[in-house]
Amino acid sequence: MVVLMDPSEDPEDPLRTHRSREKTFIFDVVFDQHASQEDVYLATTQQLVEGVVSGYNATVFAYGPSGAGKTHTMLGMDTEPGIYLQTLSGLFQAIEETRDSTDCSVSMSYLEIYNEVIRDLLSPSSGFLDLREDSRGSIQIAGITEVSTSNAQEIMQLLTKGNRQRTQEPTATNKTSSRSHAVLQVIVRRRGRGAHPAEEVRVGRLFMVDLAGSERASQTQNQGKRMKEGAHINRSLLALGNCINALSEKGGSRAQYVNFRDSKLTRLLKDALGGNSRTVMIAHISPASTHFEESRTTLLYAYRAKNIKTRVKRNLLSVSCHIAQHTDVTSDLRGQIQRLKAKVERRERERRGEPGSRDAQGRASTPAPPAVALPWAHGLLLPGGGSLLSVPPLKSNASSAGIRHTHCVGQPPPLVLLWTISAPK
Ligand SMILES: Nc1ncnc2c1ncn2[C@@H]1O[C@H](COP(=O)(O)OP(=O)(O)OP(=O)(O)O)[C@@H](O)[C@H]1O
Repeated sequence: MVVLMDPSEDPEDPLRTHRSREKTFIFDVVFDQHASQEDVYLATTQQLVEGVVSGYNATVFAYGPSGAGKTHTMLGMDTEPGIYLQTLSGLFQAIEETRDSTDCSVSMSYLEIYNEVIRDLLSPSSGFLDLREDSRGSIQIAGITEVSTSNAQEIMQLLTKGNRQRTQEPTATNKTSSRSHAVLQVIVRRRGRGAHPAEEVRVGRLFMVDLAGSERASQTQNQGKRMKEGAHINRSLLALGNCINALSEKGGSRAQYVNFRDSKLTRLLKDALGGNSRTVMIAHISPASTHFEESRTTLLYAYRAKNIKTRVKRNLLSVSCHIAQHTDVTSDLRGQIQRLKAKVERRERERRGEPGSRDAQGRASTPAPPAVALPWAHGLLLPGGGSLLSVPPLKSNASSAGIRHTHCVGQPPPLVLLWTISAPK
């Protein structure tokens, strides 16, 4: 339980006793100033790990005003690592426990949304990236770098590298303020061992999001570029808040349309907020009285987010459909080989001068020649395989002419062959 007391309230004032702005909020867990990073991990994200390895989507995001401790919770410090490292360690440990029966591969990507554009933090030179919806309605980031990894330390090294590219600037409220939303995506693909064609791959996606902090321009004293960044940050967080409001009313009497398309952040978090994902929201507030308004709005959004229901389902990618495609291709190729073999055989027979030879289906491929051939055109097959063909001048409808049959007249075969071509009518 969190009790938010209004610092401007005077308990002695009898006129305001019934107009108190004091508010009580109840959450699944609340951490005070004594909670360690491990306490936060164990009570929040640890429960998501098992699901991701089993093919479910999960999201954990840090929300709250600037300077309230979001980056501290997610990234932490070397001595006190945050959610990222602890979750990744838990994930690789869970994968290790399934090693005997399954094969797992893990890949990651890291991006930031800065001023409403998406940048790949692992490959900043690749420009701005686009969000696309795939055939199953889940959001994909087109062209993002996906790096395969085999342990948590490797991901952390990539994260540190990516964080150097992340937009961070000092503001009046936080000297290392994150000016962008950072999204770490980890994908776990797990496949059972064995060559059964109906085998399935389980694909679990884990998003870990460190949001930029909501801010009041007056408090941050931002101007120029910082102010523009602040406006973009607030706009996307407002869109997030609107989605949370609309989703929390869903199914209720005040149900509203949920506009995910209002910002890149809400489009990216669409599944996390109202779709196929198990989601944990870690809201941050400052105990400072000067932060009363921010704390109030943060607690309100977090409280409403509790009402949101997501519908999780395991992501199964059927390998059998790929195998079916391969089987089709293989049988096509087999048929083609058969036809080519028959053709080669036929040619061989023809070369040896075996008239009336039959193809693989038993059809007569070279009908027996007439007793007396009346050649209209003739050619000479050379020993090297080439041929010389002499054709009398053709009439205009010569295209209807075609090779009818071939027969050997010379001695010794197969050096000389006479080609008989029907004359154009
Ligand atoms: N629980 C905590 N224990 C110790 N230090 C903390 C804690 N929470 C935050 N801090 C410190 O407070 C400062 C601000 O925190 P942090 O940068 O995490 O805030 P933030 O919410 O990410 O801010 P912004 O939105 O501006 O990026 C940092 O120096 C951080 O180390």
